[in-house]
Amino acid sequence: MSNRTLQAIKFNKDQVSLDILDQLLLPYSTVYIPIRSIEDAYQAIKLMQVRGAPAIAIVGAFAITVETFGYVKNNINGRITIGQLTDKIDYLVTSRPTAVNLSNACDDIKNLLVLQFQSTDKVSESTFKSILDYSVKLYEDDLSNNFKIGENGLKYIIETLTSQQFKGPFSIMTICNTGSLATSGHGTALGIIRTVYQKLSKEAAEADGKPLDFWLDHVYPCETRPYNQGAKLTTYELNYENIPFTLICDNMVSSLIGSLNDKKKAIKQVNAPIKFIIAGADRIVKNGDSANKIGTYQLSTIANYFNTNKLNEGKNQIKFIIAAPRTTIDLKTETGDAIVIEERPGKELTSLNGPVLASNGTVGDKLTVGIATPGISVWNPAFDVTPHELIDCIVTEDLPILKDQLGNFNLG
Ligand SMILES: CSC[C@@H](O)[C@@H](O)C(=O)COP(=O)(O)O
Repeated sequence: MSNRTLQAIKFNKDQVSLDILDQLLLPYSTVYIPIRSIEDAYQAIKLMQVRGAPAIAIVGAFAITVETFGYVKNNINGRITIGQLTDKIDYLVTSRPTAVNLSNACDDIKNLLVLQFQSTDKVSESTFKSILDYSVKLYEDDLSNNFKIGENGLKYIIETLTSQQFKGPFSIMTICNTGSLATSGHGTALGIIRTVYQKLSKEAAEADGKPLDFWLDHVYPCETRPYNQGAKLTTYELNYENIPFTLICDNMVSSLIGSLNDKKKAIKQVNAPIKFIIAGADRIVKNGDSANKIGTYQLSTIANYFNTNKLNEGKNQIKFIIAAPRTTIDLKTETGDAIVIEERPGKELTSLNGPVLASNGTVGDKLTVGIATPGISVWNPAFDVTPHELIDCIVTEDLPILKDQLGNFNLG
């Protein structure tokens, strides 16, 4: 595996060029593909060569920048109207409907176009410059906000474990991929895991020379069927960062939590109970209901079941955390019922895609393998909505947000 990298998006400001890491080929091959237009971005987002709510918004914004630059460079800007560019932006938003980040970014850019429209109805060089500045800021803000999310998540975890008087090693479970590959870098849910591991692990304690009351021992990424972002991308990131982890299938969650809670049944000689399940979000609406990768709702119900059920005997409470930047918050939508859930082609469920792997580790041609009866009925929603009642904390760049005494999140 050569040229390993966690940089999903490469934007060259001087040349105004955009390349994205083709995430369909990870973790086996590291290949960047150029995005030269809004149409290229539409296709790459729809095919999921780039995915993750913040990353698709950033790629969308940079693609609009690149396309507008093309008009200026080829001297056709004066012939392209603001209305034509707006139509292309509206088309881009339809590539994937659930994540609000892309439509938020496109709305912001359209607002810049409305301002331009007051002086001319044609795309101008200053149109390009204002879109460029916006997109670069979107990227840079996302990166710095991810680090703040990491710190805020760490704070919440320390406060929670301290108030529970918890001692010893603990584990965190996560789903999908919410790391550097899904963002401008560091990540949201996986960003918290990174920050926690950097500051609250045995290794960190040894480097610091200070003993810890509790420490992150292990991470359990769920495979995340049907697209396997957990198996392919999150393991790639955890491996890259040397964070100890064990991959599990989505249907092993309850069994794993139960086994780790039962001190007699250590998993691989480690007995570090799951204390936190941390997921990202594609859209968090006003009441806190959160859309995220299909399977997230299931994790939240399992966490809550273990918390309220005798199985846990009141010990090892599992907090369910949603981590996301404020660009993922949609205050215009009141409840999760109104969130449009993208449905993906059934073939993503009925077949597996990947390269042929030789026993010596050589990566061969891509292959599609059928794993279901041909021609059957398939339901393949890409996301589900976790009701706010099942979420303990929403970690943003501003604060870890907790529910008030009435059980409501105040996200405004
Ligand atoms: C920081 S990424 C947050 C979410 O976008 C992530 O959890 C997720 O659900 C991604 O889904 P995907 O279908 O891979 O785009």
